[in-house]
Amino acid sequence: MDSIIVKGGRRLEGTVSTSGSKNAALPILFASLLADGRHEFDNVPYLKDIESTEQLLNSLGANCHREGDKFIVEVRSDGDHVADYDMVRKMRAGILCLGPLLARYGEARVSLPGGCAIGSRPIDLHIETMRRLGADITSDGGYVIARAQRLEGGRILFEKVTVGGTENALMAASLASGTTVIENAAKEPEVVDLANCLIGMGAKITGVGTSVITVEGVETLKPARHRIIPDRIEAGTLLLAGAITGGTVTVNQCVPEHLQSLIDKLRDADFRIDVEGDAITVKAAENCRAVDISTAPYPGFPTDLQAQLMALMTQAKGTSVVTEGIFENRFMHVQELVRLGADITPMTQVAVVRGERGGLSGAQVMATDLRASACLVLAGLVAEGETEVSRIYHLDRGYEHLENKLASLGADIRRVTKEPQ
Ligand SMILES: CC(=O)N[C@H]1[C@@H](OP(=O)(O)OP(=O)(O)OC[C@H]2O[C@@H](n3ccc(=O)[nH]c3=O)[C@H](O)[C@@H]2O)O[C@H](CO)[C@@H](O)[C@@H]1O
Ligand SMILES: C=C(OP(=O)(O)O)C(=O)O
Repeated sequence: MDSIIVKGGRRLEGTVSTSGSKNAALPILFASLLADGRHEFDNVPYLKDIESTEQLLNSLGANCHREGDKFIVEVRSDGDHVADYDMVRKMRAGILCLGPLLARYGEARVSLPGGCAIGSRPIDLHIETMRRLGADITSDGGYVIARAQRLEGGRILFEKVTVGGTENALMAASLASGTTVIENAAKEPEVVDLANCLIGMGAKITGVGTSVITVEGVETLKPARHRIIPDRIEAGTLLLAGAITGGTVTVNQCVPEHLQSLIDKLRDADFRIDVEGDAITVKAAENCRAVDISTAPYPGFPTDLQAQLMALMTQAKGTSVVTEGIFENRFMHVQELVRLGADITPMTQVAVVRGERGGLSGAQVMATDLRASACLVLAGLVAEGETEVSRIYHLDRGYEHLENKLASLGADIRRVTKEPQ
């Protein structure tokens, strides 16, 4: 099992590029199930979650492979419609095949994904969506079974904003008969990227990026040719890595507009942020000021950057209140930050961080989920001495060798593989 060992104390300096977005690539790869033929995607990141998606798509009868920079998905008309437990348990986003399989084959049997470290993560809104589109839904042996001769357009009003729910709705409604109106839809850039990919495949979608999306169903779609947007969460993590070390770091090949809430917070914390084209530069603050954050659906502050911003706040002057507004259990990193010497009081969905520059010292810590892993690596960059972050497989789900990108900016960081005992 791999760990990351980081020695704190080096200022990061330089320029680093952003990879393709995990959370855009996952639904887009599943959308390929909506049309037979050869789909071509660019900027698909090299991640564990992408490998898991590849395995799931292959198990459904598709053929995924890379040809140079391109990610190819070949879809056959006689594909399977059963998404196995062993495939879905590795990656919660596996539920995103429900809409495409049902719309395409009239039947989907998808394993229930179960909870995960950051919360229970129910899929009731995905299921309700398919019902609203006319599907008959049952469950059996840990699987959700959905059937419909042909889905029919309808009105879907989400009681809470759901990224995956909106994505499943978009994919299913694209091949339904008639018009679907999705209200209280998610506005995340990854939802917009999926919709743009579907539009390129021939779907009729309007209102993308607003909270009301309208989909006119079509009979068939054609294979996709699409470039995945840059990963705003990876870009934000790299900016926060620069910020926490008091260095000057430019993150390029990103979309600055997607990171406005983070840029605003960093400016409030007294960092200088310059934006030029597709690049954002963070420059050392004399003193990092404590800021409060509250995570919310886009364009609010992303929950996927909460843990990394908390690492920065351990170095700030003053007290910061961090409120997690999306998931009920996304403070697993707090106890590990405390092991490094941070002064944090966690309460239900609120954590109070009393920052102090240089207050951390290296220790062995354990990653519990993807962004918690990134948070601990960032904390290790400023902790005195050596920090070992174990269970780094969580990190590999969503970052393309983060340690290499940080090392290219001057971090003293390496990956070690330990034999299981
Ligand atoms: C692969 C992917 O894109 N993952 C992202 C996606 O996850 P995901 O799509 O799973 O997150 P959602 O937006 O659906 O979840 C938002 C909230 O709705 C709840 N909910 C969701 C579905 C449902 O059927 N019932 C229900 O109650 C969730 O438990 C959560 O409290 O958006 C999250 C919120 O921005 C991000 O943190 C994840 O990185
Ligand atoms: C929570 C995340 O992903 P997933 O929804 O795939 O678990 C994430 O990317 O931070």
